[in-house]
Amino acid sequence: MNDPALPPPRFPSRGGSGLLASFRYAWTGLIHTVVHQRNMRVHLVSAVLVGLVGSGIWLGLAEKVTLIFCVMLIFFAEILNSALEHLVDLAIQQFDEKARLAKDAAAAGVMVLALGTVVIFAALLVHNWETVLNSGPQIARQVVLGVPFTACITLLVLPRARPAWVDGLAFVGGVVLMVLLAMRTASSVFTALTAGLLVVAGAAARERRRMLGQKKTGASPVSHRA
Ligand SMILES: Nc1ncnc2c1ncn2[C@@H]1O[C@H](COP(=O)(O)OP(=O)(O)OP(=O)(O)O)[C@@H](O)[C@H]1O
Repeated sequence: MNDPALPPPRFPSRGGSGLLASFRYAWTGLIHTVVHQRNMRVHLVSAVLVGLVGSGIWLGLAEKVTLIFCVMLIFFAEILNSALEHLVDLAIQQFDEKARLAKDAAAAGVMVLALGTVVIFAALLVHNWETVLNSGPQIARQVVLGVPFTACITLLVLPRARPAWVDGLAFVGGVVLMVLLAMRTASSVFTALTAGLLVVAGAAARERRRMLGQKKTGASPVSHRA
């Protein structure tokens, strides 16, 4: 929301400036990053796997908070990395050593976080190994339902042209598997995380189709959003 004491922005937003509009812009930014950044798609599928483990094994509150915080931090870093890449590309279109350093540093930030999360995740599993060994049936259930669920999410975010019904089928399949997973979850927070990721993947598939449709008709993306 703009401060009324300040002069109006030079480029007033075309989609409104209220709180709802702010959420819509943030959502658009998130989906844009998933559609255009390969690493973001890798993080999303990895987060689904973390969600499936977290909703299959009983973990303590501190462990749950740590894992969810790590996942969110990686998303945050990747989104900022993407923003920085756009800023650098806006500032300079040719090869520049400083542009390279800026982009490499931002990418390094994401890499450090991702490596740290893998270490924390492994340490949590080792620390809870007794629980893991005693959760055989629950783990088997997570694998049986979780593998096709992850396949649905991967298909939705895959940057390949495909008929709309394939996306529709993947999304509906994901919802059905999600409901089955939620019926016997060890953590409603991880289940909510996984469900949220399905919604993001579905929205990314929809946005990709919209973009491809625009490319075919030659329409400008700005005019569509206005
Ligand atoms: N203008 C530039 N000048 C010099 N090097 C650049 C420039 N743009 C990109 N690079 C180099 O190419 C790499 C990839 O940059 P690019 O903009 O393609 O990001 P990306 O492939 O989306 O990266 P990421 O994998 O971090 O998302 C950068 O990390 C940097 O080393």
